[in-house]
Amino acid sequence: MAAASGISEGPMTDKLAVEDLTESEAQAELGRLAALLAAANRAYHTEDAPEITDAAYDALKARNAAIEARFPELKRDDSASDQVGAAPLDGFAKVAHSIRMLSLGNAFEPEDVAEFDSRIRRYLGLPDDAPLAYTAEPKIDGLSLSLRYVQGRLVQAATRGDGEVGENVTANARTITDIPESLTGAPEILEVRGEVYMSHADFAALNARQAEKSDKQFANPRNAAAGSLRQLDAKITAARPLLFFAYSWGEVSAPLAETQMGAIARLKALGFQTNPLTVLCDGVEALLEHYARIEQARATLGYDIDGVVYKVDDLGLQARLGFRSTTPRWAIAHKFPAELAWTRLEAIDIQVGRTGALSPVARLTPVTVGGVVVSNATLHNEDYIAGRDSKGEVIRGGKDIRVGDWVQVYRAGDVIPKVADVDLSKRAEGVAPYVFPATCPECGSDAVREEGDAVRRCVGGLICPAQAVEKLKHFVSRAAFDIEGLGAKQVEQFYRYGWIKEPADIFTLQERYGSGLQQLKNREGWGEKSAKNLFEAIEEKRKIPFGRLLFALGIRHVGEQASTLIARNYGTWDDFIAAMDGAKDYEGPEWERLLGIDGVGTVMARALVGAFAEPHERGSIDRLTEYLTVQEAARPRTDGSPVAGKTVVFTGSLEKMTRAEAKARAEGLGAKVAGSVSAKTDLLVAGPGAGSKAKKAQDLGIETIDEDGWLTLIGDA
Ligand SMILES: NC(=O)c1ccc[n+]([C@@H]2O[C@H](COP(=O)([O-])OP(=O)(O)OC[C@H]3O[C@@H](n4cnc5c(N)ncnc54)[C@H](O)[C@@H]3O)[C@@H](O)[C@H]2O)c1
Ligand SMILES: [Zn+2]
Repeated sequence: MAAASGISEGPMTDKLAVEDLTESEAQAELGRLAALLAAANRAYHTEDAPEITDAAYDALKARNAAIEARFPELKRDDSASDQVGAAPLDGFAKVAHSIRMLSLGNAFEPEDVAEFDSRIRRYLGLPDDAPLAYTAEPKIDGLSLSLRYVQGRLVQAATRGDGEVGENVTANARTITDIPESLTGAPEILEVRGEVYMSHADFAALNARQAEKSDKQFANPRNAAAGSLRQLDAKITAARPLLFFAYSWGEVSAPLAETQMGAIARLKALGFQTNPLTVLCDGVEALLEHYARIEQARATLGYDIDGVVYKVDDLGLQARLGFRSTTPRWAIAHKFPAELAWTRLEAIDIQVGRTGALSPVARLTPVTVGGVVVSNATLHNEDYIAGRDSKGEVIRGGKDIRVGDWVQVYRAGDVIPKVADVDLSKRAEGVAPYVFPATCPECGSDAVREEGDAVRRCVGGLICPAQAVEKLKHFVSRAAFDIEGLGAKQVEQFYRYGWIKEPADIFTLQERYGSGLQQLKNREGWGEKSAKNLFEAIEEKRKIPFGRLLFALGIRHVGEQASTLIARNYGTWDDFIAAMDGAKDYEGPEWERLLGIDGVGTVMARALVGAFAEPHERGSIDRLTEYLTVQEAARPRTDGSPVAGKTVVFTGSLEKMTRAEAKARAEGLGAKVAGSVSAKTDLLVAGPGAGSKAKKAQDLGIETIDEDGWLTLIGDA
């Protein structure tokens, strides 16, 4: 439910613990990490279109650093540990920074902040009780920019680039209203540094405009800001609402002040925007307090921040502390946890699924969590909203969730964002508890909860438009009928017109509306050509494999894999239908046969038999199959197969086949293919790069062979 972003969780690998790596493994992995990090840096800094999440990137970088720490002699010359950003984009003139633009060290836990303070004291030889002041301010999530003023006039603006050389974006910077063209009372030479960023509201409006033009969408405000500033045509930048906060400086011909606070005040007096949440703190405890305050305020700021930056206030001490290869010693970024953020719950919507389940969805004030803008999150079910889990146990200390509450959103990896917590101290007075609907919001039928079921379901069945549409969408989905030109959007459209009410209607669409191609032509988005293509694509799918058809029916609990298994077991559709009829009383030999299929449990079997026994559902299925030629499923060739009934795991990279091919072939031979090694595994097929799975198989004494060994075994060599 996260906004479409196309950002993945990054490369998944079998990961050996760093301490288990041999030297040659470490060297190979450093090479692999260098390539991955370089690609991620290019995508993120140069293209402004990250391909992996920040958390995935940080994990790769941390692993790289950990391996380097264990094998310092293996550290590469091009190590990401020594790099800032990425080289400037060709097309921009290059600007060499007179003073390098750096990155910041990171802190995640309070202990890291305490350690930062002690490190500085040790370096300066300051006792623990000597006063040492720091500034604390939000870490703006945008991109840094260096503005060079000579005699009070803006002469050059440059991005950070790789820290040494940036891109000349002067014309673009001049279009930003927060950036003054001229300054009065400034030193002869002054380089002001700060962050270009975009507000949430402007970001949403920009993406909406981009969508209207079918143009590229930005994953988050940071990417939008970077992509907007780094335009070869400054007119485009001018049309993008960018903002700027000043927080630092480069070359100056005369000192701005004696302290960080003083320098920021000076920049403000010169006409720059500085962040109002910048404060002076007398120690670690005060820093952490301000961190908590900023974290609370985060969702109300209207722009993205990803942490709080702490800096030694005394500029004399800053100068003594100096820099490491890519970061100053006198500053650190205390990052917010990448998976969590607080925001407001604006409304609770109820969605009705294919099986009638009523799912509550949280509509949120948009907030960026781990680089992805989240405006919807799941609330699971009514118990979850009330503060209980599926077993009736109290969760969140029993706190219920109400519309208008401040809630914490959790998003990690590919999981659907969820509302994890609620802040009762911010609940407005007199807000009533949320009442979960007892009727279906789509069709008005009763929504009932069966004993032991956490989910409330609409009993409307096919008269419920939501269920009918969801069923149709499932029917045409990729793993089901996959009809080109007939996706979720078109199905909704046709359902609205009343042209398609159930799957069978798809196959009479041409008959009913074919001569009236015109009818389609006049409808939004349809022309004669696209209608013709659609009818051809439908025609193609009249022949359908048994397994796909079964999956497409969208029977509860019957997924893709189970459908394939069942199809293989019965072979032909007619035999299967006869078997379903034979099992309709949930007893007898056909019922036993169904339950005997490995991978089919009682719950699934009941749902399956029940669907074919229910007159409406069965009518709809029979009407559909009249138009189809159902292809027989290949029964597994288990006679004489050396792997029939065996559980096989594939790991590492395969060279002669894809994972999917390997799996299909193994299953065709009657093997069961599992994703992880366990005591039940009979055979591990390990290609190069096999990691923990190979180790585990060895520990468990499981037979392990390589790809060639596998091909020989099954007679494909
Ligand atoms: N997803 C990816 O593929 C990918 C790739 C590369 C980097 N990244 C992400 O980028 C970040 C690393 O980039 P980085 O080197 O720019 O470090 P950084 O963003 O963690 O910190 C340094 C930057 O913070 C900025 N900043 C904002 N407010 C500031 C303030 N008040 N004072 C001082 N500086 C302030 C400055 O621009 C500075 O350059 C990480 O979060 C990483 O996850 C992601
Ligand atoms: Zn309904």
